Amino acid sequence: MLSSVAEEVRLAIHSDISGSEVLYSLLSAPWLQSLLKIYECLQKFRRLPPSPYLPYASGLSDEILSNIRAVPAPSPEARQLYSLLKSPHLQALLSAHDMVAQTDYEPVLPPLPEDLPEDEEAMRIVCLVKNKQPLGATIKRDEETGEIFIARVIHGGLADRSGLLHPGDLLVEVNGNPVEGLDPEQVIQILVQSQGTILFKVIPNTPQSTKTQQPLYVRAMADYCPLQDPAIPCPDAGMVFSRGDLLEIVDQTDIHWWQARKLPNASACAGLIPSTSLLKSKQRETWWSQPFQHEHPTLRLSSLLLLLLLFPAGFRRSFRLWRRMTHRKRRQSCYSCSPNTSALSSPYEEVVSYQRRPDDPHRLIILVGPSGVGVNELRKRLIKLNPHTFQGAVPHTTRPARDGEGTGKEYNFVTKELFDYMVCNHRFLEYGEYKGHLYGTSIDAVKDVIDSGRMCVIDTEPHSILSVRNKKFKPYVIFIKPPSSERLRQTRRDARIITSCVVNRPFKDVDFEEMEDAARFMEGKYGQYFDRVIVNEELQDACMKLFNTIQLAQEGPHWIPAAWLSTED
Ligand SMILES: Nc1ncnc2c1ncn2[C@@H]1O[C@H](COP(=O)(O)OP(=O)(O)OP(=O)(O)O)[C@@H](O)[C@H]1O
Repeated sequence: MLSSVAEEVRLAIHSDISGSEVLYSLLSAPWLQSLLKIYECLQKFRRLPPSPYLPYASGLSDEILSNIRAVPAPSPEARQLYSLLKSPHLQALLSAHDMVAQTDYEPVLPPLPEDLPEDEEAMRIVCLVKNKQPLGATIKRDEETGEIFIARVIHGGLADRSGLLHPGDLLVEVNGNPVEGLDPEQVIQILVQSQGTILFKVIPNTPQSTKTQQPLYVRAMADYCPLQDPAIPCPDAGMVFSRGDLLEIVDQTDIHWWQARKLPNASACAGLIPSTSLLKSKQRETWWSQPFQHEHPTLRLSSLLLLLLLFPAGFRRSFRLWRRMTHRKRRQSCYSCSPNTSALSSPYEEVVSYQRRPDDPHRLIILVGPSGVGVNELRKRLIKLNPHTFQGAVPHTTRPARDGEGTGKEYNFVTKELFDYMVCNHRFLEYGEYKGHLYGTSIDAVKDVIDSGRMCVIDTEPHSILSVRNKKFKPYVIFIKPPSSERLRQTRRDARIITSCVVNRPFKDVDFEEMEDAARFMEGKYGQYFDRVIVNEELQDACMKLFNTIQLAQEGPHWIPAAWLSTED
């Protein structure tokens, strides 16, 4: 049929007719219609492989034939059926059908000899075609017997897909080389050097009850690089991950080395990652042996101190009013009420998929980013775009109200005593002092906005995220990132920055450098909490991206910590 298509197209090319006519006649041709019908049937059977209705069709046919023979004067239909069923072609077809239905096509093996010794072990010969891909299995030596076993089979790898090698199988030969007495490294050498087909002789492990493990979904809260880990059993089988990556843990059989895949590419071959307890102990070792490096993989403590002390514009100056203070002064008076972020807390956080229902409260939207990157500008624009939907949390202050200001609008004006009381009762997300007055964003102010049915959009220092990272607020954190150095300088050519000394001056090179350093530091230290990163290059674009991201945060499915959906408090 396909050759006749080619023929028709060839004829059409040489004749003087328009392309649409050719296409029309081609599409309405009866043979094409039949071809499509066949295709659809095949597709249907691909989805639902047919199963035999009856495994003995020949027997049924014989029964019908003898019944018809027994009838003294059969009807014309019965006579026609008789001749159909009697035809050799149909009988051969029914017999073939029965053989397939009874799966009676395997060679019948002779029975095992009765005098087989009891300790005889079955040997399995496994042939794998390597094709430059890793084998997807690791081996280990039994220290007592010196025997070499398959230690683990990597999910989705070559050995796993073959279904022929299993953990615990005893290796006898590889490509005709007996492995008895060899070191695992020597066996690996044989495997590495073998290309194409590899022949294994193994004594299969006694089948154990294979309990299918439910996959566990986690967010990595730390970075891991197998090539820098001398303890990993097979560096090539290791999986590199960074804080914030979503992982599907598919195998936890080994207490030290788990198998995981990185989402969203869950069809890929799994890789080895350290278990929670192993990674924790690795972190503890690093913590003690390299005290100045644990905070951030690329920033040493000395450079971090430099960053904090020398770069006043590096961290957020929010809450907008006390941004004019020097950074050093602010650091003495700015407090976050977040729980302690221990670098040794769990390296994996279990997550579950969550889809907000229309009557659930909105998720809290948190914007973070280095000072001057445009967090406040974007937040203001967003609220202006739709003030009925988006709202900030009204801050508290001990400053007296000015003419025209009313409590609950620009600020919640409170006494120093009340402010201190709220501080003692951990009611603030963050707070600070500016020109002798205290300012703070309270957790209740955030809750008020959410309870009113609007979307609360706040900006904070990244360490404050932890104080609202709970099931009540289910925060969605957006990191506003500066673009490349070149684009940063181009886009901010006419922009003004507010510093401690000067209100509204043009950006300088040092402002950009501080912003970039602070952005790197924030991503390195808090990246695991960021749900989305938006690069603020063109303001209008960034604003639209922010708008769309927030819509998606409220409506789309997302991975959130499992604890946020648990019924326990
Ligand atoms: N994409 C952009 N292109 C040009 N100018 C921008 C862009 N984003 C922000 N700006 C300008 O940069 C300046 C600083 O922005 P903004 O006040 O929002 O910084 P911020 O991140 O809130 O920092 P801080 O907390 O220190 O105030 C503002 O004048 C703002 O209009």
